[in-house]
Amino acid sequence: MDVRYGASPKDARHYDTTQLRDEFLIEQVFAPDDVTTVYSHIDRVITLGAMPVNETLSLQKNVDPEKDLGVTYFLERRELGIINLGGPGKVVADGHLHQLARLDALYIGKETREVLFSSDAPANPAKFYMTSAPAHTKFETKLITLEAANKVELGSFETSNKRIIYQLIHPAVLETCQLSMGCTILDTGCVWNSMPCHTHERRMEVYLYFDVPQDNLVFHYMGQPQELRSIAMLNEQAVISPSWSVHFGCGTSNYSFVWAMAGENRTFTDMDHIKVTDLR
Ligand SMILES: O=C[C@H](O)[C@@H](O)CC(=O)C(=O)O
Ligand SMILES: [Zn+2]
Repeated sequence: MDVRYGASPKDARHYDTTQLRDEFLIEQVFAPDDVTTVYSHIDRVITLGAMPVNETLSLQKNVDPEKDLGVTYFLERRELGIINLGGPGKVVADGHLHQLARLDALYIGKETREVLFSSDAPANPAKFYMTSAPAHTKFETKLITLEAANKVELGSFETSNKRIIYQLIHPAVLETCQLSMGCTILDTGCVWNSMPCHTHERRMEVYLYFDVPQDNLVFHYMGQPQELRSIAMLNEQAVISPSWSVHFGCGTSNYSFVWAMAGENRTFTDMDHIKVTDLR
């Protein structure tokens, strides 16, 4: 398992490009018939990607629960959020079948022993992007379709940041312990995400950029507001944002991203907003 440790902002400001990428970037989330797993010590959030093509894959494919998590199965003391970024697919949680179209989400509660993934058609494989956080209690497993998401429209064409935020795993939609998850879709010609930007010392966040057209990229900005660094990101790459870091980006085209948060609270609007002209 790929393990990332917490980083102090006092150290991170000295990182060169390679070290910045090694600490925070997840270069490959989806691999055919495999499950990628990255364990971050920041709020102990695990980021996973499952891409079943011809096989049925298990959440635990590359995890040894006893050695890696000190438990007997993955979700013994954890909850899981899933968003499907690929073709139609199935998630079977303790024998219950959930059908996920593209951009549908599934929340799986603590104490679910077995989670299996498969695609409806190998030619158009599902891509299950997932985040898991430690959980203290068991909440109901629930499918949230894109239509059922809480929708928030933000930004404008004038500032190149017109976008819709689909809050899928969010307090307005269902109960979870720590997890929030959703996706944000930028309008055609709009390139700035999460702008004006913010931090939230109370929560960490992971962004995964998707629908970045070929030969394009997103410059993801991180760091303390007066110590900005950028990471050049390709389609379907993810980046870990510590609580002290801003997280926003500018693409060479419009694109979408999944955001996932865990930490002290689930209050989406609990943000420390930063004046754009104060950034350095
Ligand atoms: O804390 C909230 C997260 O950073 C994102 O949900 C922000 C976002 O999707 C956006 O403004 O476009
Ligand atoms: Zn945020």
